[in-house]
Amino acid sequence: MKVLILPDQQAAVQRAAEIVARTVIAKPDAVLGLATGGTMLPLYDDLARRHRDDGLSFAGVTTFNLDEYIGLAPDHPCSYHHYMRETFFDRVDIDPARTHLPQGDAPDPRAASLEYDALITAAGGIDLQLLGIGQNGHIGFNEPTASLGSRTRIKTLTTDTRRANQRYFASFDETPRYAITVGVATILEARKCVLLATGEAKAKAVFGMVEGPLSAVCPASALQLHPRATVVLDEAAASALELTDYYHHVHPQGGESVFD
Ligand SMILES: O=P(O)(O)OC[C@H]1O[C@](O)(CO)[C@@H](O)[C@@H]1O
Repeated sequence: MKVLILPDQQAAVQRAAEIVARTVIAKPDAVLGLATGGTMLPLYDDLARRHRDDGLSFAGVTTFNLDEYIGLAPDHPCSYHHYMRETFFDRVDIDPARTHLPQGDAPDPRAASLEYDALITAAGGIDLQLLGIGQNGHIGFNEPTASLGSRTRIKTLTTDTRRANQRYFASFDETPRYAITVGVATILEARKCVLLATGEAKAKAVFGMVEGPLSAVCPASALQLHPRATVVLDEAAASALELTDYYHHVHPQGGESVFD
């Protein structure tokens, strides 16, 4: 696991966006695994800006999002379908037919989950998987105790996650209880993973992911098994890490430490 510590949120977001941009430039028909959540908002802003100002094209790219709330139709304003259109898809030249998210309002969400997993495989697998991390260590909606061998399926959201996401809904009661999420094993099959975490609220989860034991209690720790996982942090998200000498520090004055 390569851990990059950037001086602040903006620098961390920029570095993660650079990794996505480089992947798309090197492979214009790349398959990207995409994430949602507050952390990703400035990253999609950055990518949309690179499209507008630098001509970064997503025309040949295929995308698969990690998750969607069960019960929300794609046009629901709190759905991740809506989030992705607003924050990214409608701002770049991506072909909507090549964008995929789990169908939250599928009549049979179990069957829809299996089909979604198979669709990722049929597309040739994910070249670059973008990830955020929940305060409880979840990736996608793989909540603590999620099997590290799991495939795309229905997960019950923890009260903590529902509280954290309540801000997007009218009330806690209206915050969905279930989601379809890509599984941990499906995530680990991506050829490369980039996890972005910013802010002090993520520090404990980041510690569990990077320095904690490999455990389903912190699903993000599964990235320890991935041969090409990069974790991009700002100083605040990195603040609980103890083995600081082992990481790749990017200093505000310029220059980087040699460890990575
Ligand atoms: O960036 P946030 O809003 O803290 O969310 C953290 C993670 O939780 C999720 O919302 C659940 O999938 C992810 O999309 C996100 O990466």
